[in-house]
Amino acid sequence: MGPHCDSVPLDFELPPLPLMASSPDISQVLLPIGGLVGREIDLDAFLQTLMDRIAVTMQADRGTLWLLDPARGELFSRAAHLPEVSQIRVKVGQGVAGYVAEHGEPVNMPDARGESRFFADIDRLTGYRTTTMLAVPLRDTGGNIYGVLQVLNRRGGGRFTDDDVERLMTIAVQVSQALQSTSLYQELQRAKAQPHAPVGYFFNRIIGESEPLKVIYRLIQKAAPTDATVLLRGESGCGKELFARAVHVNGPRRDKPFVKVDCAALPASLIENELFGHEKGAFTGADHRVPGKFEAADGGTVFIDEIGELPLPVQGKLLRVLQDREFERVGGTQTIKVDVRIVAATNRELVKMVAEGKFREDLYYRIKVVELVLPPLRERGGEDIERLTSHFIAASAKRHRLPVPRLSGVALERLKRYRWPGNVRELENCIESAVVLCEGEILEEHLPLPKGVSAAPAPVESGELVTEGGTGELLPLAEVEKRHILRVLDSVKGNRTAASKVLQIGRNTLGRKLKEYGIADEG
Ligand SMILES: Nc1ncnc2c1ncn2[C@@H]1O[C@H](COP(=O)(O)OP(=O)(O)OP(=O)(O)O)[C@@H](O)[C@H]1O
Repeated sequence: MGPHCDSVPLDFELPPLPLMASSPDISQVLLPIGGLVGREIDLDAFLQTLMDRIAVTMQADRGTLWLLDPARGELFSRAAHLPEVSQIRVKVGQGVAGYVAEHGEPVNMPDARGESRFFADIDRLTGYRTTTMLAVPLRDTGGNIYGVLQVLNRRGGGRFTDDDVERLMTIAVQVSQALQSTSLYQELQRAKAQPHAPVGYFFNRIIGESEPLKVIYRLIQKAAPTDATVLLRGESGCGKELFARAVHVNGPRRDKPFVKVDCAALPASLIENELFGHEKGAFTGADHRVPGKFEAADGGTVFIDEIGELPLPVQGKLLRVLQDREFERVGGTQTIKVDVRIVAATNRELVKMVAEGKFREDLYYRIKVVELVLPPLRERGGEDIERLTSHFIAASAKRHRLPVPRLSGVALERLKRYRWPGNVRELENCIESAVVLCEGEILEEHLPLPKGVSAAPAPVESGELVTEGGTGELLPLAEVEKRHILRVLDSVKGNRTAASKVLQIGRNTLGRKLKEYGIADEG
């Protein structure tokens, strides 16, 4: 699971498990689940908790939930202890889970070594060693099999007993009821109606259920399975990279690399090298041939962040990649062919840049085949802010090994009213700081937000106008911004990460602005 999924948001905090001896009480595990599903916030976190609970109840080392992708006749794993991208797929009929999905009967495998149905490739893929396994089918209310519930390696040695089989069957009935009210099940049903749509979309690291976000999810579901170039637009910190990854992992290239190139973080002179690599001797100090990101991503996706920063000559080279899927390394003559999908992001007005001659028009039209405009956080409504807040509270508490604090009603209201110019990144930083500073409860005073925040645009703090020292001349906004940024950077001794936190803008945005001011990049 991704980094966001290894923690359970506040709302999912389950009552502590009773210590279980030989006969665990299933109701203790599953009763709380029904109530949780209706409030599904982060499905991955929910499934992870569910599977952890089942593993503990069954005295197993781990549990896996397999779901059936009817379009492909495959099972795909959810909530296994695996990184998100390494989702495993097996054909129906393949391995123990595949057998259970095909025949609809439980399998109790006492020893992996003597079991012909055991599919050892999965262990090879995960590096895990399976000894014993118990798997039962998941059926919906119509009796149709839509998945398999599986537990591995009974604790304390020995095989799973007949009682265990009964117990897991009972659990499967309850899990099935619970899952049928989740979006995951609805997705499986939709896939049945449209047999060519792949299922198993991963949006669960992305938190948010508001309407503007649902529009984006739908567009990604349509665009991801194709090879279309996607342009993500949106303010800094609103999740462009997260959505770019969603495009990748929901498409056919999901098992291939996702390679990011951040144009704002690189000096213009290095961007070409970074993307296309160079030949030995291409420039002083180029003593080896170095492949670029396009070669590294072959078969996968290249995510070009802050594409508006791309120098004009490199724009031409990128256009050729988009048109003909080929390029030459810097200093090279050999034409290299690549098979990559391109996803780009920007928080600049590319149309304006085209009008100003700073961005090639032909490239602009090539990259915006599918254009996704991500909503700023303030347009996503209070409920999304609340969901994200719960998630970040739990994640920060875990990261800093602190107890999960409560959030006061007044503090929550304040968070909902604030305008979030730095979007989700700003909220994330704000919550992390509050979690570290509070004692048990996050109160309004712990939130590092400007005072007097209201639904209206942030008020000017003091009545004074910013003027040119000495002359009293009023300064243009850009100049005020520049001076403020440089002052902040100075106060944190040039540390850009710290400065971007204080300024509540993305590090990329800061890098871009500094570049505009003619300040060279670090390192
Ligand atoms: N919907 C979301 N759910 C959970 N986390 C989110 C969401 N959106 C953004 N984040 C988190 O907010 C932070 C900023 O997101 P990200 O880097 O994707 O933004 P960005 O738009 O690419 O920013 P920039 O333009 O400054 O590069 C990351 O830590 C990301 O994980």
